[in-house]
Amino acid sequence: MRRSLSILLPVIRLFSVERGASLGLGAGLSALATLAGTALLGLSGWFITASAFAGLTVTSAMVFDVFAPSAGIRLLAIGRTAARYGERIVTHDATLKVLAALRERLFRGWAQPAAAAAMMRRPAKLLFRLTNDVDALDSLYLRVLVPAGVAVLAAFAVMIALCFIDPLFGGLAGLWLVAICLGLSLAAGQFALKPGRRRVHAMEALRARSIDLVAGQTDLAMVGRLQAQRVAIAVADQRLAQADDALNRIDTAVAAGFSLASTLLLTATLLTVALLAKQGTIGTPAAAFALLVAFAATEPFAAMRRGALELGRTLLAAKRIAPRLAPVSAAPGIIGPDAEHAFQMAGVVVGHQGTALPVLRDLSLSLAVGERLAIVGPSGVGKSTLLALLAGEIAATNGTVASLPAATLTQRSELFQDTVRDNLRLADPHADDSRLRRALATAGLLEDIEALPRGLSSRLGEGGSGLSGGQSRRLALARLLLRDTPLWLLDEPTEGLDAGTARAVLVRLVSAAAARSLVIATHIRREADIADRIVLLDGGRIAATALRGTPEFDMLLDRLRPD
Ligand SMILES: Nc1ncnc2c1ncn2[C@@H]1O[C@H](COP(=O)(O)OP(=O)(O)OP(=O)(O)O)[C@@H](O)[C@H]1O
Repeated sequence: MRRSLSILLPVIRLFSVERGASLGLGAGLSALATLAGTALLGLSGWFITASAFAGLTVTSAMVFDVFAPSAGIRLLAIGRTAARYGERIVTHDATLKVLAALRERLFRGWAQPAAAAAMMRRPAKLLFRLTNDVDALDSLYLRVLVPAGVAVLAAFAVMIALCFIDPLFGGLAGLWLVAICLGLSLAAGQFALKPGRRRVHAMEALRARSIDLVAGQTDLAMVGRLQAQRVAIAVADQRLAQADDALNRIDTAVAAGFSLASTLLLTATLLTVALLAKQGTIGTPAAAFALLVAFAATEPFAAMRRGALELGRTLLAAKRIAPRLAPVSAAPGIIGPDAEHAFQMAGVVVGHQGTALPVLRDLSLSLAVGERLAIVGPSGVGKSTLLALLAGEIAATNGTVASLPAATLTQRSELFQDTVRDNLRLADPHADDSRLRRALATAGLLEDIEALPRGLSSRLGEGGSGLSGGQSRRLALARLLLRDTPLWLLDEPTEGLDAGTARAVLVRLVSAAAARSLVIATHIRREADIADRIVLLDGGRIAATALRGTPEFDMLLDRLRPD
């Protein structure tokens, strides 16, 4: 119990910081609606019985005040409806806003160097955090905290109401409600923890495996794993069904428990009020009032049932999300360089997870504003790693990095299942079609796109399928051209293009870059040839540097792959 609370505490804290007032108001309205409902039932019972008795003789009918109780009934009915309506609006609005704030915090956490890259290695996990886990947290407030608070308050109110009939009976009824009904809910939560967690794991496995089957059909068929994948899906599905079965059993048992608790309370109330009425301590209308109040008393506790059953899912979600709730420090991994430089790095050591040795070791390098730098070196030496470091995608384990904001063209042309226009607009959501066309023309792709029947509105398939490798590359390059950052990082920008197209693209790229600083990681001579300086990496360090116009520059160019 204490462990569960400590897991939930950071989430509850976030709820109260983000929307504490609205959530408190929502809980208050919910309590008002429940109390008004119970009071309405009690007062109606009293009124119907009292007016029936009053009608037995003309004298009593004449003196019986029908107006005050019927006005009370109307007030309670309208109050209950208004409170319920207000509660729905306030609580749902506040919950959705809290969840939105939570998603924003998660995004900020993942935007930290290395964190995003680590999550992208397991995209299904990322998806579940953002969807299932965040959604699961709405039950914490709507189905656990509010119903529990309201139920305890309602038990207290019922106790006071019944105390007017008989103090001892009222006290016992209040105790019974809290002990049995709260106890039942807590027991349900405890029993449902394990199956609830198992259900989440089974659901995630089922989704991830189904997506793998659909998205990786060809690969699975090629390696003869289609049948195995189908079996894996069936296993996950079976686990899900088992967890559902366990949860349904608990649900049925708790529903039966509530029903029994309610019936016992009602029976005890009936016997007590019958005895009191016989003794003449209370009248029949008061007896009807007590009976109906007792009848409504367990209802607020029944609302906790769903929250209790979902507790396992909620706790798991809170546990997985809580570490990301700490406010992200405003200082990013990369700070600004001095006014003359586009980037400055000193004594940098960078490694990747799972690699024994660092890729870059004690590397010091800087780039003047407006300078074009080519990074060359054998495959796997760390050229892309250097670009990722400058882009802030990974963090250095040692040393300092200071860089201007940069846009990167990575080796993978990251395109999405969307129109050409929207793929481009990722770089600048406000760019109009003429700006997009200019970028496409610079990247040498405008003619190809205009030849498509729907032009910029043509839809690409998953991962940008529908374009050739060279076209995808140029579309990714056009997108980079739309990024108005002072530093462009290009990883083999014309790889996969024929020599003629590549040269033309490079000429236009240099002119579009204007005064921007460029870093080009490359194996190809034509790409390094647009640089002012070439740096050769080897063994994680700089092995040679050459300025344009020197024989060393030409020697380094000669070592590269010709067009
Ligand atoms: N995400 C990663 N996780 C683990 N290791 C990685 C990762 N990315 C790169 N590496 C490793 O780091 C080293 C440097 O890789 P990097 O991609 O930076 O080299 P590169 O010089 O750009 O190579 P290429 O010329 O083939 O593109 C390689 O040994 C590579 O296997």
